[in-house]
Amino acid sequence: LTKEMIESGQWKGKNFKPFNFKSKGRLEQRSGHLHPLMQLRSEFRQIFLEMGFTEMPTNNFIESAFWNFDALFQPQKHPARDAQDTFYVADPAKTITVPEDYLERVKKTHTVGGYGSTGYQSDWSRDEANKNLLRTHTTAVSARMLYRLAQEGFKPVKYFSIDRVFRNETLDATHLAEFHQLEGVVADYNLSVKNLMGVIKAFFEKIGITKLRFKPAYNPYTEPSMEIFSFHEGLKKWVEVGNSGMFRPEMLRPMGIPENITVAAWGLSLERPAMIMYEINNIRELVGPRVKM
Ligand SMILES: COC[C@@H]1[C@H](c2ccc(C#Cc3ccccc3)cc2)[C@@H]2CN(C(=O)Nc3ccc(OC4CC4)cc3)C[C@@H](O)[C@@H](O)CN12
Repeated sequence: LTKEMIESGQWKGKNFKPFNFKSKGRLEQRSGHLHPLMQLRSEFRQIFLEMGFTEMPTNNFIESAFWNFDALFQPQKHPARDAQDTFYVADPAKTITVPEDYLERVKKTHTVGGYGSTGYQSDWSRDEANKNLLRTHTTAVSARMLYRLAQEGFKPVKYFSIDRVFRNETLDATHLAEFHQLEGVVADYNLSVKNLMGVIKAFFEKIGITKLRFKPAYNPYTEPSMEIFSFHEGLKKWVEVGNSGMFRPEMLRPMGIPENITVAAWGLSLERPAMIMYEINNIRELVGPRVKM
């Protein structure tokens, strides 16, 4: 049966067999599917939601050095702030607005300290804090959210973020210049390290990781800080599965977070677990122009 037969009326003299509505289409209908990383991201998002965490708004890849570093009490001379570790943005180069009174408290905490801290006893430059960059961690978003929480009237919260972060690192088989960071933040009255370890244990249990060990570590914005390790039965070795700590008073107090409030936080990536779960050795198999499906 053709268009011409229908238009000319020739179809009238022909015999047609009944249309078989049950016949399969000619081509196997391949349905779409999520990229493995996006699949894992939604699984982790579900875990955080089940644990009562609220997702933070991470829809700003470009961040101010103020929120990415200074608000976190990360010193202006810290190597992580150098251009070989951080992507600075040329245009727009400068942050437009930061709450002036808060900026002054941050400047004071960096220079002479306060809240029991001696600070860094070094100069602090507003120009340095006003630089725009590609965020190096979603902890910058945690800082924004904790500041807003303090300003709007503190109440206990559980926040999480899962999104892209950017580091000007040397590329190799397991490192690209960007990765996805997951971060969990719990702010409540008098939380301690035991609560931090407990929530981390509960989180990792949901992805089948049970044997955890915590190793003292250092982050400029948390004290104490701990690296998190788990014994991987498949790989028969201890694998670092994340980092964690209690946000320092030098970060929280200038925001206006009350004295008796402490904030526990931890972070991990999406790519590392994805590579282990999908047994991928080169990260380019996971992301990049030729993704094997
Ligand atoms: C530049 O690299 C940073 C990234 C990334 C990372 C590290 C730290 C944080 C953080 C944090 C933090 C600390 C304190 C307060 C707030 C946030 C976030 C991501 C992973 C963190 N890591 C990491 O994801 N490892 C990991 C996680 C899960 C996992 O699942 C199992 C198989 C099923 C396996 C491995 C640890 C290492 O891979 C590390 O070498 C690489 N890290």
